[in-house]
Amino acid sequence: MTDTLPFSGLRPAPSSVAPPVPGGLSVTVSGARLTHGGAVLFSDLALTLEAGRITGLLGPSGVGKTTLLRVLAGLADPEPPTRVAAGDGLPLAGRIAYMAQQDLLLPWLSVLDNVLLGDRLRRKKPDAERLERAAALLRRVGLDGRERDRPAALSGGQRQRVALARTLMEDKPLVLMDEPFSALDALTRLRLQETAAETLAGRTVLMVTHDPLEALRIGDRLHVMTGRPATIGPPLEPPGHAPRRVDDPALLALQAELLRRLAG
Ligand SMILES: Nc1ncnc2c1ncn2[C@@H]1O[C@H](COP(=O)(O)OP(=O)(O)OP(=O)(O)O)[C@@H](O)[C@H]1O
Repeated sequence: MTDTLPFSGLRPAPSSVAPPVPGGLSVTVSGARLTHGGAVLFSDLALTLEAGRITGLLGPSGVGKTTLLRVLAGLADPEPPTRVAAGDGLPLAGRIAYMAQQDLLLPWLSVLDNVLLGDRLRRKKPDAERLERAAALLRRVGLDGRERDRPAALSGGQRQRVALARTLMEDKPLVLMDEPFSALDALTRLRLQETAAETLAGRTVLMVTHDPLEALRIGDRLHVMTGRPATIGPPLEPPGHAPRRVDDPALLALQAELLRRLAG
């Protein structure tokens, strides 16, 4: 397909991108413990997601990043004394949008209906405003004109973009994303990072990624998870606001630091 997405990664960050809004939802995981077949994946693990900020989580393959994301989403079975708590003291159920590593698109639904899947699951017929929002999100991820296609007619990267649009459509205060841009070519990846940073501004986000530069472009606080049982290191906070320039020298220096931390 021809991509018409704007890309400003080599120009100053657009002024329309507001700094993260305080007052969102903070979330804390503490005392997290999980074992698989007797092997302790992590024990007494703690992570705080600051309100209205994008937290990036990096770490070697198999260290337990997805498992921790699933603990936050309420999809895993951690052991005591694991605690996941929202800053406002209310349950997290119903307030989470989760974008898994697999796109999980329903093959019998059109692209547009996949983006609107949350409404369908809530047995809510989307009104004109929801339909327009879904169409607008598909435009933003570069898939206008593909609304009526079935997922089977899309490439892996296009399917991942539909999954991203569906996640953004959910409009939840806590957004959990597991390698959301992994299937994309380099330029589309940079464009979609900008779309995500702009659309997610003010939300509390945990994004798992293997790409240090991606984490630095759109993350506000970056943690590295290493070891078995896994531990999570102190946050690294890149300066400025997302989406940051790819050629920012400060980012390149921090990239080296992240790689050092990943190497243990
Ligand atoms: N349901 C399961 N049963 C047994 N072991 C599991 C299960 N799910 C995950 N694991 C194991 O737990 C470990 C952590 O898996 P996880 O998917 O959380 O890692 P990850 O850091 O997200 O890896 P990647 O970067 O490759 O996605 C791996 O060794 C994996 O094999």
